[in-house]
Amino acid sequence: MHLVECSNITKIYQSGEVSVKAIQDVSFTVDESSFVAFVGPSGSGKSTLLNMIGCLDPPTSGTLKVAGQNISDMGRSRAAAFRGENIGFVFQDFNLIPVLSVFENIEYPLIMVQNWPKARREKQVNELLEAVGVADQANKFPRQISGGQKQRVAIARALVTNAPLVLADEPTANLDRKSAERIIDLMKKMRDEFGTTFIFSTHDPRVVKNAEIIFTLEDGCLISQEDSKRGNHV
Ligand SMILES: Nc1ncnc2c1ncn2[C@@H]1O[C@H](COP(=O)(O)OP(=O)(O)OP(=O)(O)O)[C@@H](O)[C@H]1O
Repeated sequence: MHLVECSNITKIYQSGEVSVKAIQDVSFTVDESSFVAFVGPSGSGKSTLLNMIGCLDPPTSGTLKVAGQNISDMGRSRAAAFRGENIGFVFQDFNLIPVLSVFENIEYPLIMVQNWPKARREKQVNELLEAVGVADQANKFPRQISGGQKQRVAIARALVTNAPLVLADEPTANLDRKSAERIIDLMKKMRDEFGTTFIFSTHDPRVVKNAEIIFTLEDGCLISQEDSKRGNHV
C-alpha cells in the first residue's frame, strides 16, 4: 500500500513582489516500510518537500496523501493532530530538549501528544531505549552524550508514538562518517523491526548508497528515481 501519494505538487513561496517556485509539479509514491532518500543540490527543494509531507506547510497546488488522508488542505489544528498520530521527525541538529533527561526526551511526545498512562509510557520508552542502544544513557542530559547518541535518542523519540512515517531532514549532517553510517544502519534496523517508513534528505553520498529508493531533485523538479528493487526510471 502507498503510505505517501504526491500528485502534481507545486510550492511557491511568496514574499512581497518576489515569488520562488521551490517545488514544481512533483509526483511520486512511497510504499509502506520503505527506506527512501531525497537528494539534490542545496536549494533544490528537499526540505520544502519534507515539510509538506510532514504537514508543516501546505502545497500551493496538487494533492498530497499520507496514510490515506488528504493532507493538502488540512487546517492547522487538524494537521497538528494528524502529525502527532502519524509522523515522527528527526532533525540534523537533533532538537533535544536540554533540561530533560534522555528518558524524558523520548517520553515527551507520549505526554504532550498522546497522553498515555505512566506505566505504558515507561514500558514503551524502555523498549525504545534498548532498541536504539542508549539504555545506559537514560538518566543523562543531552549535553552529556555524543552527537551520535543524541541522534539515536532523536530516532527513539520519533518512533515512540508508533508513527508509521519518520521524516529525517539531513539526519547525518552533524555527524562524523562512522556515526553517520551507524545512524543510517539504525534507521534501517528500526524499519525492519517496526515496519516504519523512513524518508530522509541528504547531501551525503555515503548515506545515499544505503537508501533503497533515491529521488533526485533539481531546481524543484523530480529528475530521477532509482529503485534498487525495481530498477531506475525518471
Ligand atoms: N520560507 C521560505 N521563503 C522563501 N523561499 C524559501 C523558503 N524556504 C525555502 N525557500 C526557497 O525554496 C528553495 C528550496 O529550498 P529548500 O530549503 O527546500 O532546499 P533544500 O534542497 O532543502 O536545500 P538545502 O540542501 O540547502 O537544505 C530555495 O530557493 C529556497 O531559497
